[in-house]
Amino acid sequence: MNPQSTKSMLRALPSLTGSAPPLGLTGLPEDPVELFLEWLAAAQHREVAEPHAMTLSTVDASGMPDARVLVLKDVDASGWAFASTRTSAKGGQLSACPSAALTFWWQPLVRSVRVRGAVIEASREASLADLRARSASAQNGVDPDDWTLWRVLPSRVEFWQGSPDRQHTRVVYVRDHDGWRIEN
Ligand SMILES: Cc1cc2nc3c(=O)[nH]c(=O)nc-3n(C[C@H](O)[C@H](O)[C@H](O)COP(=O)(O)O)c2cc1C
Repeated sequence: MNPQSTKSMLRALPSLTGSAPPLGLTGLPEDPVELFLEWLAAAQHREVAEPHAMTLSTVDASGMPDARVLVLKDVDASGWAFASTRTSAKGGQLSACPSAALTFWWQPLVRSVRVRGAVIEASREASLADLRARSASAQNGVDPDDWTLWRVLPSRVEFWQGSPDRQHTRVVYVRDHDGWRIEN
């Protein structure tokens, strides 16, 4: 395929073809965790495949970004949790620069969520509990001392819902000293 036909092919591909649920901008929850759980439930209800898959973006010590797909392990007041090995590339990047961004894309609902914040390592007990909860084959060959659960403590959470007329809706939660502030 020559570059021109690739460009034409890409331009002809439809985007934002899902069907967005109604989204009221009044009465939004004060806490983004609550809205995230509502959107996750809606994605499950619409049978989005693997709605807990997310892109984890990190930067290395020189500021070079990196990103990969992980599964979300938990979400609550203590943050968005994910797990991997400390000796992985992401583990090295998180130890050099303990901040990250998470991106979810739920195509059938035309919804995306972005989470940014500092990253903290969970307790050794919590990391081990996560490892033990994995299937036997997923535990196989993993050094328990290497397996690590991290949490993103969000400072900004963006909820984005696309619209065919390009009048997209964006709800942004920003954390300041008084708690969460919503920007539309
Ligand atoms: C759907 C999906 C889920 C994944 N979940 C995880 C996960 O929870 N933890 C993990 O370490 N890698 C997971 N991976 C593999 C990562 O994408 C990545 O290849 C691996 O962690 C190495 O990344 P790194 O070299 O940047 O550290 C998953 C991959 C896919 C496609």
